[in-house]
Amino acid sequence: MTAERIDGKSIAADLRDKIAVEAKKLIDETKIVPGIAVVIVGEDPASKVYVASKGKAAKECNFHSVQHTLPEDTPEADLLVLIEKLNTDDAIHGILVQLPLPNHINESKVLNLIRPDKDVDGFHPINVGLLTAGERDKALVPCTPAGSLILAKRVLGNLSGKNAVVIGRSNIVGKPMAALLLAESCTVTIAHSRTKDLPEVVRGADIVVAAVGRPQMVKGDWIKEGACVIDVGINRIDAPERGEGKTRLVGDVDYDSAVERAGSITPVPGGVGPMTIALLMANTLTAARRAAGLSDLDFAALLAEVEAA
Ligand SMILES: NC(=O)C1=CN([C@@H]2O[C@H](COP(=O)(O)OP(=O)(O)OC[C@H]3O[C@@H](n4cnc5c(N)ncnc54)[C@H](OP(=O)(O)O)[C@@H]3O)[C@@H](O)[C@H]2O)C=CC1
Ligand SMILES: Nc1nc(=O)c2c([nH]1)NC[C@@H]1CN(c3ccc(C(=O)N[C@@H](CCC(=O)O)C(=O)O)cc3)C=[N+]21
Repeated sequence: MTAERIDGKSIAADLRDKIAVEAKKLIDETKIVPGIAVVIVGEDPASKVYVASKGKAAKECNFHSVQHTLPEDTPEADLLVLIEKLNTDDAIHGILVQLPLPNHINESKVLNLIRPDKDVDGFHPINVGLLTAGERDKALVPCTPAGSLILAKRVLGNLSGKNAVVIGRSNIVGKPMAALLLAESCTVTIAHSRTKDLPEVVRGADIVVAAVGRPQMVKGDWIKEGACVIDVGINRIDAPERGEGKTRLVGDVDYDSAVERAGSITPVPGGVGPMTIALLMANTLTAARRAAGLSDLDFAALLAEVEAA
């Protein structure tokens, strides 16, 4: 079997178009312009790329967007002061602090200070709690898992009763991904670095979500025939075949072997990554609408309209 390639890049573009239209409506009707603040501490080159694409997407979506770039040696207290300021800034509905933070800054102290209703990353304990307590409708849900779920549902439809294996248990990806799949009534296994015989665990999966950070670790012969493979990994590796000193991006899945077994698979780049950015915009619009006392939009339904058109 050769897998269907799930085109996250194009689905994310459709979603951004829908968000831009909805943002325009909100602006016309309420004068509220969705506003996002992205905070980055230090000069990590990969982080700078992501932050730039977030700014670009925000513009495309008609949002107000600000970026705060702080030096690597910024004292923790200064960062906390900035967050307090953004918390009370009425023009800002979403706050994202790019991770990882430098070692001298206590990450949870920073994330826990972000007002839960502006926490568009969904990392605050209130949002984590709502998601795991089965109240995802009231939460802001982490962008990468939310985007991954949209991709899986687009190819599989109803996920009820499917065996899902999530590889990775981080707070950013693995754990919220597992919570979302559980809420869809999947039978969920969370694998990690201590898991015994990972290939055998993965062989039982109808849905595999790889969020490990190890280039091309998941091999084709681990994949059950016809499974849906969502590759969250973003790894930059050397690509001498492209010329001296060149690099390229690969996922946590060995695409070339997995594509021969899977039913559907996300590529890297062009899979989950662009969905993460689109869902960040979706969360910001949701936060702005809630601030205006409006109901949440169903972004999956908005996307289905594109598909039907
Ligand atoms: N596409 C996107 O939008 C995003 C992509 N990413 C990418 O996703 C990947 C994961 O990110 P993140 O969750 O932040 O990473 P973390 O490093 O926080 O977590 C990695 C997880 O993988 C597990 N792991 C490590 N080695 C193995 C192994 N050999 N076998 C099984 N499990 C293993 C770890 O287990 P243990 O807990 O036991 O240590 C850990 O739970 C990275 O490539 C990252 O770049 C991340 C965020 C967004
Ligand atoms: N607070 C916080 N929230 C995050 O969501 C967050 C974070 N910190 N820190 C880093 C990770 C990583 N991440 C990505 C987002 C988009 C792409 C993306 O768009 N990737 C493109 C390729 C980009 C390129 O060419 O480098 C793609 O996969 O097609 C990748 C990775 C968000 N993260």
